Amino acid sequence: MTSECAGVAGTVDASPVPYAGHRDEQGCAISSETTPDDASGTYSLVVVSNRLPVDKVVAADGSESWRASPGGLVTALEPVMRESDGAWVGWAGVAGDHSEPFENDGISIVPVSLSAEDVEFYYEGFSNDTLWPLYHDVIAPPTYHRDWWDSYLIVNQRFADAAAAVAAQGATVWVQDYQLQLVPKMLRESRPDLVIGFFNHIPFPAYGIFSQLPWRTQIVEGLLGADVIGFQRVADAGNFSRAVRRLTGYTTKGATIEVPIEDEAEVQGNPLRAKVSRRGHQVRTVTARAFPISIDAASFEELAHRPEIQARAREIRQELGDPEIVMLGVDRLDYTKGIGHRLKAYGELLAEGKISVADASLVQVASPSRERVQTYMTLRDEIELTVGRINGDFSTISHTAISYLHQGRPRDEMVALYLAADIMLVTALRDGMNLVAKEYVATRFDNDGVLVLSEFAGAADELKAALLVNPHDIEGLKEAILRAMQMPRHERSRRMRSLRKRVKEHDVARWSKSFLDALADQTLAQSSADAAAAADESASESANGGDEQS
Ligand SMILES: O=P(O)(O)OC[C@H]1O[C@H](O[C@H]2O[C@H](CO)[C@@H](O)[C@H](O)[C@H]2O)[C@H](O)[C@@H](O)[C@@H]1O
Ligand SMILES: O=c1ccn([C@@H]2O[C@H](COP(=O)(O)OP(=O)(O)O)[C@@H](O)[C@H]2O)c(=O)[nH]1
Repeated sequence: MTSECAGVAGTVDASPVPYAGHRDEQGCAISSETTPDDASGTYSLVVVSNRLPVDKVVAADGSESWRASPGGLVTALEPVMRESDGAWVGWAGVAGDHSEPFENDGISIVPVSLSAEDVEFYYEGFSNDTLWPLYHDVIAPPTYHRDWWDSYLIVNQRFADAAAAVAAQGATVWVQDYQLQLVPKMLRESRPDLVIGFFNHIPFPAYGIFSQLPWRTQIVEGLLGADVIGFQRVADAGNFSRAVRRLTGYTTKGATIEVPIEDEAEVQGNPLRAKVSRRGHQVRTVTARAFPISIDAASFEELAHRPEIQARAREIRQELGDPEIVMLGVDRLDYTKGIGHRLKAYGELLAEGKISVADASLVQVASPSRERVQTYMTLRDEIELTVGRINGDFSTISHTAISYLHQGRPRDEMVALYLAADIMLVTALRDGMNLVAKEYVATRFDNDGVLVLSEFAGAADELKAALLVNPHDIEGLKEAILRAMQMPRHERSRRMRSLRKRVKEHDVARWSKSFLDALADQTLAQSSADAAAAADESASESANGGDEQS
């Protein structure tokens, strides 16, 4: 890859002002387009994520169109952004220059461009072949390449610059996910006036795993640039705090971390942030704790009530040959999702004659994901081989064992599938949250249906009325499937009511509010501590006769 000092500037500002912030391994400044003095954006809320809600699709004839982009991060953030008049900074999902800001469905979009090499090194490489497997408990082996890290640094700086260019003075910038862990520190260096949040959508691993990462200290320092760092599970926040203690020696107390302030400009940029620690150092406090993400439950329920979607659900069952029971899996085709374990359990139940294809048919939506990463190519081959074998061995002319769709399906169709499914199988080996589990529950206003849920998905912390399974235990998984098939109506209803209560009360609006409130509280607590200190000081000055002017 190129790591010359020129040519790595971002794409938002046409006349970039270089700022000597981060440096790459050759010691070249990775340019930043804003300085504390020229900060002049207009948005008071800026969300920064690798993915935008829409991907640009370039057809063979060169024509361009936009389509909804995959994954739960977008599902969760879209309703939040539609409710605010903030800006969403992110990548358009395809290599090339796509830097013109635009409006999409009521959301202001600020694209960040990635070259083909950025996509290969930063996105497919460091994000999805280093961090993704490492953070998902090394289910697949992570690959470590110094070129990928260099690219991660450069692209993170580009995202930080793009956010800094559109953020108003004192704005809140909310950075999302593992692809952008250096952005909080980069932003704080260029814009100390900003309030910075970070939310990690995937697990944060135990230190024994995280410590493999050659750049572990830089990652932790990058994250600590934020005022509030959010995780899906309490265990993730605990793992992060332990990593901070081991790698930096900073003091942590509960959810609070004291981060020394080294740069005086940071104090000048935002004097309210600084306080003096018990050891006499200037520090700012960072909060790191769990904020489990959710969905817009009401909108899923509203879709489920629509007559045309209910008709589609009935049609799906007919098309499947009206089996007694329809089971459903919906996942990006990712090795973290445990699709192979699910197929193995289902295949064995068929082979042992415990179920037949007329009793129970499985629909598996496996939406395409990260298709140029080798591990994903191998996974696809394995899954499709297994599906082919099970279908060959057990399907009949009237009933297909597994209806396999290697396609992303639109939201309406997802809801129809959820309504059509008697049993939802979520068997992730490791998953930040798994919004599909919550969507299934939100859709089932009839209080019917059984959720079989992996204890290794973040959703298991909240959805305790599901049938919780260890997907590595194939016998246990088979028993859970049989139990779900035989569960009496009153038990299904009792469990589903409890699940629905949780998801409806803890929806995505509550998630974003609790995170943004925590950010605001952090700033307020800091300013009131500062005001109290100022009041103490002035009281003691008055007691001592005050200064000449008072
Ligand atoms: O952007 P991609 O590389 O195509 O991947 C799609 C998204 O996958 C991941 O989603 C995570 O976020 C969900 C919402 O918090 C959560 O429920 C799920 O468990 C996570 O895997 C990834 O974290 C996103 O950055 C990707 O955009
Ligand atoms: O064909 C598909 C497959 C998935 N999804 C959506 O993609 C998201 C997946 O989020 P989840 O948290 O379950 O997993 P992720 O893919 O983010 O790891 C959910 O909102 C699904 O409804 C979709 O719209 N169409």
